[in-house]
Amino acid sequence: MSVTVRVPAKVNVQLAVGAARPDGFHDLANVFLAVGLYDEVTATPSAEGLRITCSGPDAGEVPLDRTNLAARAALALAERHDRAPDVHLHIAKDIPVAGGMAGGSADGAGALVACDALWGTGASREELLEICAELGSDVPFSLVGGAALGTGRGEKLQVLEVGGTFHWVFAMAGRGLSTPAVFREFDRLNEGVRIPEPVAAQELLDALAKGDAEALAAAVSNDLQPAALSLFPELADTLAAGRAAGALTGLVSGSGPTTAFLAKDAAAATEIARALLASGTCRSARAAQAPAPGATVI
Ligand SMILES: C[C@](O)(CO)[C@H](O)COP(=O)(O)OP(=O)(O)OC[C@H]1O[C@@H](n2ccc(N)nc2=O)[C@H](O)[C@@H]1O
Ligand SMILES: Nc1ncnc2c1ncn2[C@@H]1O[C@H](COP(=O)(O)OP(=O)(O)OP(=O)(O)O)[C@@H](O)[C@H]1O
Repeated sequence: MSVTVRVPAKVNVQLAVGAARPDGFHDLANVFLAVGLYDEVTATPSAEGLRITCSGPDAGEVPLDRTNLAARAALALAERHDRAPDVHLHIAKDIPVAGGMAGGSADGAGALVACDALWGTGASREELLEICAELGSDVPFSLVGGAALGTGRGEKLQVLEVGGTFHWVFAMAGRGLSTPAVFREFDRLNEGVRIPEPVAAQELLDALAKGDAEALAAAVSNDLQPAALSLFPELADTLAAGRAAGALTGLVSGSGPTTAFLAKDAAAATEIARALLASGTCRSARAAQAPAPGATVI
């Protein structure tokens, strides 16, 4: 008996970042959109305690010890329900590692849902969301999917309406970026600057609700983009190549270094992906549609 859960990647269509808080985190107005690139987490009973394996092109970069977010999710659920974490979790990884698309967070949410189903824990949605928030700021959204506004450090979610399908292209970079390092660079670049309270832009929420790609393109923003570009200047070339290929807009996805391009339709997305790859400014380029559903047992 085994349970497989499919979990989407995310792009942040708005990432407004406030000043650093005393606990080191930053308050956000984080508009998440789940996109159709997925990891799959399979949970199978194990006689040898908790075991993690991973497959896929980036598998070598994924830790297989108890620091893996999937392992931490299984341990957290087992502890709360007073049972042994005797489970083999296999991660079939398609989301880029350290790419700013919440790959590790997806695996945490996926493992939680898979273990809950395998063990018959019967945890409520509230309890699952509470464990997700303990695991990381992006993990609750990986569970929920669709589109949502995240406030606090991004973990307090309000579901958003999406009125159509958006066509995206993602350009994967040759190396990763560390999320804490990008937030530290944000702090360094903003030293001495008064940072306003982060708020979601109404035009952006309206564009999502209408399913209007051009209006969404005009409204996207990412306050971490200057910090990501400062640490990884070559990303400017990737952004220029995607825009030259006809993207409505291009931006860094979350803390980067994946770059995201919005296309007017599926045919334009295919052409942008082809042109990005041919430009030599990225490792790979993939088209994906949004919104995608959250963690789902398949
Ligand atoms: C950049 C985003 O991906 C946008 O969705 C998220 O804000 C990051 O979410 P995440 O990877 O789940 O991050 P966490 O594991 O919670 O935190 C990693 C580190 O990122 C920084 N961090 C994260 C979230 C936040 N609101 N403020 C922060 O300053 C902190 O240094 C923290 O130690
Ligand atoms: N299941 C996992 N998959 C990938 N990385 C993991 C996982 N668990 C822990 N990690 C560690 O977390 C680091 C960041 O990986 P991840 O792929 O989650 O980054 P990210 O997509 O940039 O995250 P986010 O967009 O949420 O900031 C990796 O370098 C790795 O050391």
